[in-house]
Amino acid sequence: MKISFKAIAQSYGGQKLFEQLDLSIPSGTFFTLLGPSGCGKTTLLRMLGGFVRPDSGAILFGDEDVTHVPVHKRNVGMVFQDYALFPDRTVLANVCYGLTARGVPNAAAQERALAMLRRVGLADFADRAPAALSGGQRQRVAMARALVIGPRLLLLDEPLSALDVKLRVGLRSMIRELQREAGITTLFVTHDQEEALAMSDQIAVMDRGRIVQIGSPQDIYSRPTTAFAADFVGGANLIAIDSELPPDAAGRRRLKCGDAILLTTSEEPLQVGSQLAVRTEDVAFGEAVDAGPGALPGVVEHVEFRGSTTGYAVRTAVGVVRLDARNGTLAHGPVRDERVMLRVPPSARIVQGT
Ligand SMILES: Nc1ncnc2c1ncn2[C@@H]1O[C@H](COP(=O)(O)OP(=O)(O)OP(=O)(O)O)[C@@H](O)[C@H]1O
Repeated sequence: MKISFKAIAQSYGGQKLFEQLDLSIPSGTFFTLLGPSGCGKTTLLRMLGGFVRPDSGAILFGDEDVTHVPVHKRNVGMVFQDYALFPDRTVLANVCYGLTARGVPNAAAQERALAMLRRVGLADFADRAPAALSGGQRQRVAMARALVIGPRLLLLDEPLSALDVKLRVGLRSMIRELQREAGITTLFVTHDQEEALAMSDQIAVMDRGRIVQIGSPQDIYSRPTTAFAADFVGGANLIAIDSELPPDAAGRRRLKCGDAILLTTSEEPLQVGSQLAVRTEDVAFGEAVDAGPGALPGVVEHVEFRGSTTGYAVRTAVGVVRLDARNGTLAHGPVRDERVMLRVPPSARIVQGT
């Protein structure tokens, strides 16, 4: 089922959070709202759940306007960061709850709940209290409880944030599998870019109540359109652009950035405040004789060994440029205070200010 936000406006204490916000979530997709704390993602999720009513605008489930439909009539499954399980009921009773509340007879409810618990690998824990489960197990119960009712829409509000890193990685593939099996439209809210990239069909990057870019994880990562998206998702060097020069013989655009001339294949127009965004893993060390378009001389300011990669911060005429080099690809990496020549590849993107 397709979900639409239409011209949503919302203010808190005279402060506008959303102004004419439009957003469509295609049917069956795993759709993520990604943004820093306070950008409004939880508020949008809560509007779909029916916990927050927008000041104006409409929310549509398919063609049905649900803006004024109460929570319990929306048939939405929800999973929260803090699990929100009933502590005084067994795991099985927790999963049965939504079914019996909808009038499914006890025996049938128990059968469906057990099948769902089996699916999440917790059938043997059916008679336990939630307190006797680990955080990851509780979150699997919460998923089972949300899905067993066959909801029209699944809402996931930072469901992995309270778990440690290893558990999170395991659970995110399980959540994705369950979502695919059910074919259910899902809205996932997170501030964790790695989680968003790993799990989503589509990501909407949010900044202060606005959606700044929507696309597949690959799109958002490889072709950010704003400095905010480039930096928030994956981290990027942002280099100020002074002016554009005529293209080189290969048709690549040449940009004057301080004393350097950098190349880009990006087709974005140059505007006031445009910057060149280049991923830290795309910058490389070149030879001193490489001076010319794409080259950026500098001095190594900081070296950080990180296991599979080493991070460098290099002071250049256009500011500090960070780069991540895979260990093993450099015979011996540069050291602090060494003069180096950086290569900025033409895959660098022109991005607009915020
Ligand atoms: N009921 C409310 N009353 C007053 N202000 C609110 C209310 N709900 C949200 N806000 C404000 O709206 C803004 C967006 O909040 P929201 O919880 O949607 O952000 P978020 O992106 O989900 O952040 P977080 O990741 O911290 O939850 C914040 O500045 C918040 O203080």
